Amino acid sequence: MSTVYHDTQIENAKVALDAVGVTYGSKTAVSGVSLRIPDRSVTAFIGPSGCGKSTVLRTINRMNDTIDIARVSGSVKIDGEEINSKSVDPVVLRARVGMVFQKPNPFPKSIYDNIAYGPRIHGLASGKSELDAIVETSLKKAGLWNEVADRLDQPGTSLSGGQQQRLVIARAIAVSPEVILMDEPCSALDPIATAKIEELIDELRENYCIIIVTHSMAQAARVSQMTAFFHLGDLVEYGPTEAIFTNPRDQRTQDYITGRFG
Ligand SMILES: Nc1ncnc2c1ncn2[C@@H]1O[C@H](COP(=O)(O)OP(=O)(O)OP(=O)(O)O)[C@@H](O)[C@H]1O
Repeated sequence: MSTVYHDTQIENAKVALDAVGVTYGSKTAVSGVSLRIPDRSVTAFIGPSGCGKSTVLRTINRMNDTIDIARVSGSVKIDGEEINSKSVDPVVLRARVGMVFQKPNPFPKSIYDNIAYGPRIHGLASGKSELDAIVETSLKKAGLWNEVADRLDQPGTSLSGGQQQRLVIARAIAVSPEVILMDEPCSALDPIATAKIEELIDELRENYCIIIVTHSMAQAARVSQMTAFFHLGDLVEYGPTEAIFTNPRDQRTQDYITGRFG
């Protein structure tokens, strides 16, 4: 089924998907997904449960490689470079394309080491003071520094759920990503922690390309500039968030945003 695009010129897309399909064993989860995702903005993936939002998100940092039965076809480019090519190291790719999951997943390490881990393995700091600076900057960018500056040696798991999610975002930031993928990052959080993460997403978009999967249409409307609506493994409609929510062109989008299904 062809996608309805609003009249949007996206020049120099940060992320470009062309005819992307994913199967799990003999089951096709998504097919024919083509999308141009702009830099320095938030793009929301919305749609009913099981429509393939997370599957498409995972094609952008090759997380489907970690699922034995998953097969990805089509092309995914970041800055024009094919990420599925054999010459791309998925570990390096996943530093460029960070990911935040539904449940905060700090490492069983101190707050400091949660952030320092990535820069250490990628050799991004030449000494202790440089590493300290990366840890501080990353925590500041994630809006967590003031809350943890005096307890960096305590376990990451000792923080509240919302703080843990900001810790995980700081961990992603610490390796200087270009793209940050967020798979329902607020679904385990209370409204206050959710509001903080949404504020943070709004700040981060100045510097990163952010793609967020969300079940909450209100959240998509609040945080994103572009929205892609998926249904039964198809990308149905893609365009500026305001246009998708006020003037959807496909009946399925209209039905979903007015709460008729999903
Ligand atoms: N690891 C997997 N193994 C087998 N099938 C999978 C796997 N992950 C997803 N699927 C299937 O692929 C389809 C799309 O799933 P996906 O999780 O991408 O949808 P979603 O829109 O993100 O759903 P939700 O909103 O419920 O998280 C579903 O039918 C799902 O059952």
